[in-house]
Amino acid sequence: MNTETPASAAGTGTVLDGIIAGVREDLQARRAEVPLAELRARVADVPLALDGLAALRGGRDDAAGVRIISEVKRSSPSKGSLAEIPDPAELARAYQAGGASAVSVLTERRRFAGSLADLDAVRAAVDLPVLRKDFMVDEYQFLEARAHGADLVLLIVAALDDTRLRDFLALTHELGMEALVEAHTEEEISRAVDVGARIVGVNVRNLKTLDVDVAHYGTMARHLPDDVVRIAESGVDGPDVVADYASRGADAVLVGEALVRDGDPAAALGRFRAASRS
Ligand SMILES: O=P(O)(O)OC[C@@H](O)[C@@H](O)c1c[nH]c2ccccc12
Repeated sequence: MNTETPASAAGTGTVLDGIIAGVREDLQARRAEVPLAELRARVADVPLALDGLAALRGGRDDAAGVRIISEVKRSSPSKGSLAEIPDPAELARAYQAGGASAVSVLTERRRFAGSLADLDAVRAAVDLPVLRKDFMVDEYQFLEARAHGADLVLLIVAALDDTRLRDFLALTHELGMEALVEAHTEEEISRAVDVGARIVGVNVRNLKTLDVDVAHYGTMARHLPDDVVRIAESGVDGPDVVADYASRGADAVLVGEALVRDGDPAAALGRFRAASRS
């Protein structure tokens, strides 16, 4: 059964809008199962979030090499199926062994084959900060993230107006979490900074068209203020791209496909960080 909501159904035709339409449908189903009040009660019983900001800050000046956020991602709109990942906990442990500074977990179902069960498995497996990677468009999803032990969440500037961006950033902090605020353009970087983002990511993949250009990080890096933690996202196919991002001032690099497809992700991580050492 094709469970995907065609982008055209969202009315504006971009890939991002199509994904968000599906996210909203799936969210309503989960909300019927676990009402917001129950989720709030669960949040009260979860250990406090780990400090994701501290884990990612400083990579640009660290002789030990740039930080790596290692991602658990089975599939993507641009590439389809990437890896089965039957045991996300085992993959997360390999990431930790390889020196990852944080683990990102896709929880979006239709295009990334992710789930909250993946988040639970990774949370139980590592004592690193864990990022819930999803299309966060409703308060309920932030409570879900915390209730399932996430320390960080993703905020996609292109998916949110300034009011919601500001409100969701405040909610993230109220819950004790930190946000990776993701931009693609200079204008989106400016919006992220204006709402007070402490961690700003530049995704070299345009989520509206799926085009990927690793040179895009270098083009955008000069627009990143010195006092934010800078993340380069996507497009890593080997150590050279990690080294390039690091040379352009990234504190951390977010890597998915190259790691989930590698038979020895811990060793791959070791090569990535070695390549970035100043
Ligand atoms: O698989 P890659 O090219 O290494 O990319 C990882 C990560 O940057 C990418 O999965 C990502 C970045 N921002 C997102 C937002 C939604 C979904 C996915 C993403």
